[in-house]
Amino acid sequence: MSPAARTNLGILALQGAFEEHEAMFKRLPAHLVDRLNIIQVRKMEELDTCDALVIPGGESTTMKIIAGTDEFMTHLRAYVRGGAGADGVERRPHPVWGTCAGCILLSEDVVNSINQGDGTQFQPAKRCKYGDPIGGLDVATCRNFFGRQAESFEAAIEAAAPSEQEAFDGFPAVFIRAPAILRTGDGVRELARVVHPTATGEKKGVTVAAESELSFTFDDDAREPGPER
Ligand SMILES: NC(=O)CC[C@H](N)C(=O)O
Repeated sequence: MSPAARTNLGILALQGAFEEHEAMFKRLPAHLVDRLNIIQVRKMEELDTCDALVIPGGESTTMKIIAGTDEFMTHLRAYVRGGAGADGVERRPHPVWGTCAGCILLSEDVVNSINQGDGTQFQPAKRCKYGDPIGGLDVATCRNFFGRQAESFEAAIEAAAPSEQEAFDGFPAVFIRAPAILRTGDGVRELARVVHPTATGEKKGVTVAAESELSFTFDDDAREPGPER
């Protein structure tokens, strides 16, 4: 296939699991890998060349700080929401997929941990002091919802609708300081949920999709290569 016929798939490479995401994309069947030109994105000019972008897991605050040191954050917003690129050309919103920290960055509304403390006292939701996320996906998320690093867990997720069963039912998802989706807006479809293994059994949204955005709160790249599913 000629390079021009390929999709330029950007992976935001400021911090986090960008190498792991690239490795997972390269494990796709050959006829799909052949259609991709994977680009690690660190600069605005690289972003302009991408047909779609993946924002990996990692640390959303760190990514915001790095992107905020110059105009890159502004361009990321324009890329996701629609607007002018580094070359000044106006473009429509691009398809984006956020994983974990990427999901946080794509959320319109983000709060820091709301379940701090021993659970006996109400803690007002705190916001990150390092600025707003990229946004674009009409959901509210809570960072570190399931606890600290040591409280990371793996659980089989459940499809939120019969149409999603094949893709998501029973998928063994890894949650590492993962966020939860607290609210979804109009136009955002919930695809899958998880029951936290040690909590009250309450189900939390973990995968959502909107017109051009897809978001997972778990780390889809964190599993050892295993059998294809
Ligand atoms: N695995 C992850 O991406 C963790 C996300 C991290 N808790 C954050 O706030 O960005």
